[in-house]
Amino acid sequence: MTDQPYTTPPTGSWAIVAPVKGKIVGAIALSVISAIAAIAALLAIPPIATELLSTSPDLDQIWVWVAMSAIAVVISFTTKVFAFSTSHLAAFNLEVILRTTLTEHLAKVPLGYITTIGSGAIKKIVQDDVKSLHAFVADSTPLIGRAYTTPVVSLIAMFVADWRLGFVTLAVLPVGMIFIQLALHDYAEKREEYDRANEQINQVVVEFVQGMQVVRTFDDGSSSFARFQRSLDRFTQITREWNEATQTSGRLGTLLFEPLPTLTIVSIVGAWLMLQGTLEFPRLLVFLLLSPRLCGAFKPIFTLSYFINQSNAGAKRIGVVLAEPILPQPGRPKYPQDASVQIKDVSFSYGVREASPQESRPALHRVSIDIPAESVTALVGPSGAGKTTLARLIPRFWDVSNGAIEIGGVDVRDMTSETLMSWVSFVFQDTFLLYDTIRNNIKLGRPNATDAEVEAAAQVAQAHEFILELPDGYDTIAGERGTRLSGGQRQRITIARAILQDNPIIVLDEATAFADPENEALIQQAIASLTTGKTVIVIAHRLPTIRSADQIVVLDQGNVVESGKHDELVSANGLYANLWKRHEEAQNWQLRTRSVEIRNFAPL
Ligand SMILES: Nc1ncnc2c1ncn2[C@@H]1O[C@H](COP(=O)(O)OP(=O)(O)OP(=O)(O)O)[C@@H](O)[C@H]1O
Repeated sequence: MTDQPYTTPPTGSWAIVAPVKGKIVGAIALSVISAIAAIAALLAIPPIATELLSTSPDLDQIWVWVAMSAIAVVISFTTKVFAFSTSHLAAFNLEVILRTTLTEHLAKVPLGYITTIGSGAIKKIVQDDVKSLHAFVADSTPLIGRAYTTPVVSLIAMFVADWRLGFVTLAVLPVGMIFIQLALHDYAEKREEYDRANEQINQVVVEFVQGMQVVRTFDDGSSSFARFQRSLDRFTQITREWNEATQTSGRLGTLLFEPLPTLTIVSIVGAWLMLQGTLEFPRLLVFLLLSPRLCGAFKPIFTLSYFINQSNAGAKRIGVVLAEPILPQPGRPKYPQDASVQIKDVSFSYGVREASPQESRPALHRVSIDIPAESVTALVGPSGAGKTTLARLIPRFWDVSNGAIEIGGVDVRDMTSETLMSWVSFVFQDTFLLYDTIRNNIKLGRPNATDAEVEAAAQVAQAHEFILELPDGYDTIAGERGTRLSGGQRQRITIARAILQDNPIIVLDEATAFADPENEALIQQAIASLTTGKTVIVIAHRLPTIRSADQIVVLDQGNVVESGKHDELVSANGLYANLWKRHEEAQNWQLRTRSVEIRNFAPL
């Protein structure tokens, strides 16, 4: 019963649980044995009654039946315990296999895919959906064995004992079934509506909490609270309507699956047959003992359908992630000759999946840029021009749809990820810190760096001083739940990380906004140190910082519309000149309102 990893991306609950199918089959088989043994234990009672009611009871025979019943009880109990322990073991193993497969797969898919679906969705899949499959395997598989075996074996025993009473027993259950079907007839749609309403509440709550800062600056929070209240009302209404529509038939159905109605009818008809002299008491006893079991056996089937629905939805989402193609790795990896970057006739479209009508045009169209080693290239252009997309194609967040990106004459697709990552460093706006010490966060850039090297990098990144002021210095825990660091401080830590990495090419997404002038000055100094002597590709949001860039590439709607140096572009009177004019107007306005001028700290 060793577990097998997936050979192809799984779809559906059964395919996803396939790695532990040996254990699942084992658990089902054990629970089938347990159900049969439980019925066998009860079936030993009527012969005992026969002996006891006879004129000369055979005590030895009675003890044989008692012993057989006791053995059956022990077998039933033991196999039930083993069925559950096997299914729980399968569930734990599956959880480990799924989490490992998912994280290994996520490490190989294009980074762009991860950023597109978002960390919240990934967390839900890796945590909640895997957990729902755990519950399915741990609790449902033993149920499956029992739920289907008990009715079948009980009915066989009943029909063998007396076929007339067998039909009487069966008469009640179909009526109950009809009521249950009535209650469940639009279960799928209702459930979907219910889930949607529930999801909406979650969304609004997350939005309410995450956007609290923004929301509260516009009003006292009442408008988003009203949105929360509205989704809550909708959820309550859906639940109430669903409940009202199904409660009568649902309750009647469940009532008929209670042992009492069947037991009453079986007793009345059985007593009548006995009075007619066509039924002996021990045979009636078979029905009195087994019919409650038969009724009880149907309830797990309904619980089962809930588990199956729940795990199917999770399995589907896990299957979609596992089916995402991985980033192809080169058969014969190559190594770049120098730190130049060539963007050759590159076109790129985001997949159909993410495309909305407005996004169906290519994000980049036949873009060619030659970036010599140790030069500074700035990408500018209006919002949505394709600057971030282009910068992210260099580390293969996605692969180009057409054309090629080369580093030192080698296509990035012909390099291993390790080579690529040892040539290019990225400093993005959305700085990410692990829940770990500041030291280890910086060390991510070069795991084998010494403490002295980490501190030297932090010093160059203008981060050393504030780190020393933290409660545990370099050993202070950073990250979401760790010490609160300002945006500027977090950014300087990621710059220290890149400085430690010391890669020859730096792709930099310049911050759009700074918290305060002091932080801004420190970050600019840190960036200046990071970029000295490197090939720099900067996504520029503020034009003064790139005035002295070796080349400025102006993008608009995915096309290169202009390129050159600042002065050339200003005199060309095109889009850049326009952007510059607008910047100067804003700058004049700023000069009247701010005492510190950004230009003083321009690093490039
Ligand atoms: N993950 C994504 N999925 C689908 N479309 C995307 C995705 N990211 C960006 N786009 C689209 O690609 C185009 C280029 O976007 P991109 O973010 O590269 O522009 P940008 O110039 O960096 O803009 P900004 O200055 O606002 O950051 C836009 O139309 C955008 O809507």
